[in-house]
Amino acid sequence: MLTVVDHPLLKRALTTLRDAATPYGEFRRTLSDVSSILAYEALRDLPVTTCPVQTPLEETEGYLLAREVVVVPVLRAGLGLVDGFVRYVPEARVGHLGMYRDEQSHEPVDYYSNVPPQVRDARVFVVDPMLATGGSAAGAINHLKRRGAKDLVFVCLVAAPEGVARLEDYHPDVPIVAAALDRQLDENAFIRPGLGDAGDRIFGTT
Ligand SMILES: O=P(O)(O)OC[C@H]1O[C@H](OP(=O)(O)OP(=O)(O)O)[C@H](O)[C@@H]1O
Ligand SMILES: O=c1cc[nH]c(=O)[nH]1
Ligand SMILES: [Mg+2]
Repeated sequence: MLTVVDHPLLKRALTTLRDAATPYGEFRRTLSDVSSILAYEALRDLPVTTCPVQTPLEETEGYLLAREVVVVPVLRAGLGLVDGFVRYVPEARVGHLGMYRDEQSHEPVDYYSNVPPQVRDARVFVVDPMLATGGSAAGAINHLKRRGAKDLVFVCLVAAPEGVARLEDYHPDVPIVAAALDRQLDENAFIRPGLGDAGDRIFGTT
């Protein structure tokens, strides 16, 4: 299921990110803000347990997160969405999956994996700004399922209809949270209107 988060601050920030004139330092800072809004929404239905808490006046009921949180950015660009999750859940573990898209086939190539064993019991948030063909997201989720993950959410900034369809086809059990659903992919499998190459825009590598 796809959820497109609707918030005026998110809309404004996404406009800054789309703007080709936004320099990479501002792009990175704005993406960090956006990651907080997306994390807030994606964490919304995390289960809680009750616990006693002593206020200065009396004891009352408090809450603890009932599920461990693991965030898994798909390198490189996924790193730009980690901030918000670890800001709200400082104890979250962070796994890393390295993947780049082959320029000809547009299929993902794996080059790195370091995933904590706690993915088995945790809610796992796979984060990557761009869901284009869906190959990288589907591959990342395959990898995490092979490592025992059962409770996964995919969080992105911009999704293409083609990527949403592929992810829903391959992993119908994984909800998708996005800031925007764009029009289509172009002949280079770039998202239109999109924001260009997210990794290059975050890290200033163009
Ligand atoms: O849905 P897909 O068609 O698989 O495309 C999306 C992938 O492409 C981008 O990564 P890229 O390959 O540019 O690597 P980078 O993050 O290192 O720039 C993006 O961050 C996703 O991982
Ligand atoms: O539009 C796109 C598609 C894939 N990867 C990106 O960074 N941008
Ligand atoms: Mg890139």
